[in-house]
Amino acid sequence: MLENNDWAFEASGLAVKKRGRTLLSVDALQLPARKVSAIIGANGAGKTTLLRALAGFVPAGGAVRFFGGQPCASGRGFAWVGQHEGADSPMTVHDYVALGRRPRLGWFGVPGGEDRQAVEHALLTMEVAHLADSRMAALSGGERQRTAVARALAQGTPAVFLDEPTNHLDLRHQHLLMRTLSRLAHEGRSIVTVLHDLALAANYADHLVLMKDGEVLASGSPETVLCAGRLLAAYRWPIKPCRDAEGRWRFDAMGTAWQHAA
Ligand SMILES: Nc1ncnc2c1ncn2[C@@H]1O[C@H](COP(=O)(O)OP(=O)(O)OP(=O)(O)O)[C@@H](O)[C@H]1O
Repeated sequence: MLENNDWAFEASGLAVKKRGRTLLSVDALQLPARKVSAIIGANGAGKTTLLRALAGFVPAGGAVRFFGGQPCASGRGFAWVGQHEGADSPMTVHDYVALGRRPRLGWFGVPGGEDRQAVEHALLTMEVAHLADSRMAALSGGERQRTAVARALAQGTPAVFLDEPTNHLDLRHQHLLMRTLSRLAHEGRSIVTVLHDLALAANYADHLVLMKDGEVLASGSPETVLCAGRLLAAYRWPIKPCRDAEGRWRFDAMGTAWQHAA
């Protein structure tokens, strides 16, 4: 069992309502520190709403404790990678990633050697260093997505939130990103990411949160969360989870599709 101070986020009575409709209702949720947590579930299940509520980006009832205290709204406590980041930015890739250092420097601070090193390291890690002088608007979707993650890496915060970060990424970059997130967790960062790909979530995340209709259907290790019954309830589609000889998770969702096609 984890000790209390090993929770990065502890939410209680978390509720988000819009125009009388409840979008999120979470009695209690704990996400481990220094681990990768993945929020999974069907379209409209409330994954992004949960992520935004944890980060304090939407008005929500209830409370969220960040390492036992309050979430740090200044941007120094966590980095955020949303969907479609930087699409309208006139900046170059380098300057966009360097923006990640601003919360540490303040508006009038001058970047030092450590800041330049953090930016270079983030550009190399996300394989966008060769694009450093390109304009954000001129990048492909995947390149822009990797640059947005690089900015979050440069921030060097204790926690990182990511909303569907593997969108637009080819297979190689999906796996490179997930390996980077695992490494960050080993180095002491707490990662919370929304993911659609069950295999990426199950094989790389330490903790899963399965959402359905704005509620948490299950939360815990992949072994405790992933079973055919719960996946059927969450996705309204038969999905068979299994482990291969190396212990890797695989998901078979083709059974019914083939029957329909026949
Ligand atoms: N600003 C808003 N006003 C009203 N309803 C909203 C708003 N934002 C989200 N919703 C609704 O809340 C529900 C949950 O949305 P959310 O974006 O959290 O789902 P999701 O699980 O991230 O979905 P997806 O996988 O499609 O990205 C959806 O039914 C959505 O239509």
